[in-house]
This record gives sequence, structure tokens and C-alpha cells, in this order.
Amino acid sequence: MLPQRSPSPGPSTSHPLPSNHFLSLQPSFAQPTESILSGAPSTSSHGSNGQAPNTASLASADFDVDVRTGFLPGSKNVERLQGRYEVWEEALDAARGNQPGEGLIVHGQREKELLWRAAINTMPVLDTADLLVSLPHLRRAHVVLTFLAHFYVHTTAPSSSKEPIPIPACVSVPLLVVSSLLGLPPILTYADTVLYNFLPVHPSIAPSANLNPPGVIMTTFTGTRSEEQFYLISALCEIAGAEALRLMRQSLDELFLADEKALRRLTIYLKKLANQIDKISDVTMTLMKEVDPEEFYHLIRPWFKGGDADGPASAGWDYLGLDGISEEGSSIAESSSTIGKKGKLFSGPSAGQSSLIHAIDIFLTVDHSPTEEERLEALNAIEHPAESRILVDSTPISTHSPQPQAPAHGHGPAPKGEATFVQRMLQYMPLPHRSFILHLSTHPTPLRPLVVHYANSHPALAAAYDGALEALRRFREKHMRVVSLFIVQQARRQPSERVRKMIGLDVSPENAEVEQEIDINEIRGTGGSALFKFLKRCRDNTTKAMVKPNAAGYELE
Ligand code: HEM
Repeated sequence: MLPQRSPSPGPSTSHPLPSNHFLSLQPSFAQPTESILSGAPSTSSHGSNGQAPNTASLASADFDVDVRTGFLPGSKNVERLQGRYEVWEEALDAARGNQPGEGLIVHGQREKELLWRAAINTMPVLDTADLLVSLPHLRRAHVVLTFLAHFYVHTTAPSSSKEPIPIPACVSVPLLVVSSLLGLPPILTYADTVLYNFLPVHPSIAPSANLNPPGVIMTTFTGTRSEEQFYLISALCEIAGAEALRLMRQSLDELFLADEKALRRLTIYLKKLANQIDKISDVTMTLMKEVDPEEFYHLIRPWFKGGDADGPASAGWDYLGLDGISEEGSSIAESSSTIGKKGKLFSGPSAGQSSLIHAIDIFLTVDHSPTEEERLEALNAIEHPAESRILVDSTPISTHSPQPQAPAHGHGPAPKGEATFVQRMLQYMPLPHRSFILHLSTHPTPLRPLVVHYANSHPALAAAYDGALEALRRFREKHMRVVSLFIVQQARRQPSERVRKMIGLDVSPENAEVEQEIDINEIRGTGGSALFKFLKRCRDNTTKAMVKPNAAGYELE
């Protein structure tokens, strides 16, 4: 709905804030989580009609969003667990080895992997009570245990059986408990590889964008510079995002007032936001020179695979000891498609789980709700799971399927059990960030309707808004180039001799030089998406939100 306020020239501070203004109210994170169970945010619905108590500032401690670091923790991450948990850290050290090439390898069945697995199988199931000493300790425990779970799963002997892959109780039980406390699924997430996995350049001082950015990555699978840089560059994108979040918060303040001065300031903030999004794009593009694409695709990425890696027919992962733990801990391991089944279908980590771009999308009112075609495809997938190529129903944590949403841009409500990529990725974000995104998506004064309303009388505002969307589209186009280099081009080639050695394949294949024919529509992301269709659609949705959409963007080859 359009805000029915006309611009007034008076000073913006002359009106006291109404009692339901979000700057006047307490944050809502501690309130009942109905909004989470109601499922996904629609970036266009903003269904509150101004009635919902719209609560905190966008940089709220309650949402674990820091003014200096955005979605990165504002306090130092724990480097290593001590005391009785040292045994987990030692198991991780042993899995990684002292230098690149010395650690375990995916599908490895050498003595090294067998001994390591045997040692894990004798580890005790530790009580997690002492981790409650601080949030950073719990986070470190999630990092360590999820890395251990992935090391264990991906060194399991290949088998033709369709049985779920077991995770031993010594890893799975504490992991389930810690996951439920953090509101994360019991699998490696972007939070583990990036948010909780960095130290700033000066570790004794709090991180910040300009003075003390992320400088060191603590945990990797391979010990390679490529893997460290992959996580570090994502952390640098996040810290650049802190300024974007600040601008969004200031803009929302102006949106509420919407007088002449406010519209002028909003125009300035949107221009600055465009610059900041461009900065995030620039940081993203440093991946092209800092990360070796071959190492990324053949050596690093296979460790990320989750329980759903083979699509809806995947056997999944079996979290041993699940029956013996509290209801709260066990519900975290359920997805709507796996209740009562042994094999749990969680997706591996993806930068698509970062809250930053989702927040910008919602703020700019980019609508990613499913099209009619996708809705039908999803329904078909539910009826014929074996034939389905697109994963539609692996929403973890909440055992409730997303509720149908208000129609968005003319699309009808989503069928039961269907979840878009964005909705699914929400479930892989730490709970406070998920709450933040949901909070933002129900903001009573969304940006786009106001910009459209004033488009003729205030063309500079509309141009600034479109400029911010253009910057976001540029980000997506550059990101598609990254995906093209790091995934498509690598999928077409055999790994070089050097990388073959690193992944434990000594013999040169006969057809090493021959490029393979790959249907790019068949390639999936680690988040389970049908890659290119999905990325193009995200890009096109960005263009569609513009008041004056212009030319189509970059096309993938
Ligand atoms: C080597 C580097 C990267 C690769 C190979 C890569 C790959 C992918 C893939 C395959 C997807 C599809 C979703 C899925 O996982 O199934 C995706 C989505 C996404 N990635 Fe990346 N990514 C990379 C770096 C980044 C970075 C640095 C960011 C910055 C924040 C980022 C942000 C996103 C976002 C926001 C999505 C959701 C789609 C969208 O909103 O357009 N990615 N990425």
C-alpha cells in the first residue's frame, strides 16, 4: 500500500514519533516466533499494512547485526576450544594435516583416512554444558563439529546401498544440541565457513570495515590458500555490507517521515547505497585472481556437499544418537520431507546463505517469489520426486512448511511444501539473522511503493532507486561470471596433473585435454538449485523492480 502522506516542508524533528514507530519500540526478537513459522518473507507483500509492531533499528544487537561489522560478529571469534573439547580440535587438526596435501581426501580410503575414522569412532559423547560459557564458544563448537561431520561423511567408503550415511554420536549428539541453541541446522553453513571463521587483521582489537577488516581464516578442509581466500573474500563482502546496512537503516527512517527533506536525504542514501553495492561487487571479483578455479572445483567444493547432494532421491545423513536427545535438539534435525526418516536432507554451504544480499533485495523490494511455471514445476516435483531435478522441499529447522503468501506481482500463493531458494536459505542463517530478514520483510513503509508514488514529482529519487537496483544487477552479473569460471568451465574439463595429485588421482586420464559436453541446465549449486536458471532469474527479478527497467543484462555462455 502506498503511504498516504504528502511531503511537508517543516523540520523532520518537529513531530514526535508515534508510539508504534519502530524507533520507539523494543526489539521483537524475544517475542513469540509466529512470524518465523509463518514462513518466508515475501519481498513484495509487506503484509503488515502498517499494523504489525515494527520494532528495532536495523543495527540491533538483538538481531546480532553490528553497526561496524554488519552480519559478521562484532566481537572476536573463539580460535580454539579448550579443556574437554580440545579432543574435537585435535581431531580437526588431524583431519587437515599440517600443510596442504597432508590432510584427508574426499572418498579417501588410505590408511590415513581409516585410522582417523577409527579414532573418531572411539571418541566419547561429550556433554555440551561447558560451552554455554559464551556465544562465541558455542559458535566455535558448531564450526568444529560441522567440519568433523563433513570430514567423516566424505571419507565414508563408497557403497551401492541406498542407506543414509551415518554420523557417529560423538559428533552428531553435541552438534544437534549446539545447533538448536544457535538456531542453525546441523550441517556446515556459511556462518561456519565465514561469519564464525575469521580473525581481524589485528586480533586483539574489535573488527571494523576500514581499520581492522577480516584478515585470517581459522579453519579449512584443505589448508590451501584458495580455500582461505574463498572464505576471506566472503567475509570482506560482509564487512563492506555493514555500510550498506547503515544506509538502509537511515533510509527507512526517512521513509517513515517522507517529507521533502526526507525525500532528498533518501535520494542521497540510495546513491550511496549504489556505490556500496558496487564495492561489494569489486570485492567479489577479487575471487577471480585470489582463488584457483581448478582447486576450488575439484579439491574444495566436494567437501561442501550436503545430505541432499543427489537431489530429492538422496539417501541423506543419519545423525546417530538423535533419538536420545531432547525434543528441541531433535527437531532441529528435521525437515518437512524427512520427519521420521533416518536420512536427513540438508544442503551444503553456499554464499547464497549470506543475509546481506537478501537484506538488500528486501529493502529494494526485489521480488523473488516463484513464477507460475516454477509453481507447477514444484508441484510436479512433489508428485514425481524421482523425476525431479529441482529440490523443492528440504526446509530444515521448522517442521512447518511455509504458509501460502500474499500474491506477489500477480503470482498466486505458493503450493504447500514449496520453498524458493531464498526461503530455504533463510533456514541456514543463524536465527537472529533470520529474524532480522523476516523483520525487514514486514516493514510497514516499504521503499518501492513510495518511490513509484513520487516518480513524476521527484524523478531524482526514482533515478537513485533504479541506480541502486542497477548496482545490484551488476553484482549479480559479476557473480554469474564468477560462477561460470569456478563451476561451469571446471565441470567441462578434467583436472590438471597437479590437482589430480592433490585429490589422490595419480593416473592421467586418456582424454585429459578433451572438453566435456556439459548441459549447463543440469548443473546444481551446493544449495541444490538448478544453477543458471536460478541465477538468471535472480538477475532478471532485480531489473523488474526498477521504476524504469532498462536493457537486459549479461548472458551466460
Ligand atoms: C567462487 C566463488 C563463488 C561461487 C562458485 C558461487 C557460487 C554460487 C552458486 C552455485 C549459487 C547458486 C546457489 C546454490 O548454491 O545453489 C550462488 C548463489 C549466490 N551467491 Fe555465490 N558463489 C561465489 C561467491 C559468492 C560471493 C563472494 C557472494 C557475496 C556475497 C555470493 C553471493 C551469492 C548470493 C547472494 C547467491 C544467491 C543468488 C542471488 O541472490 O543472486 N557468492 N553462488
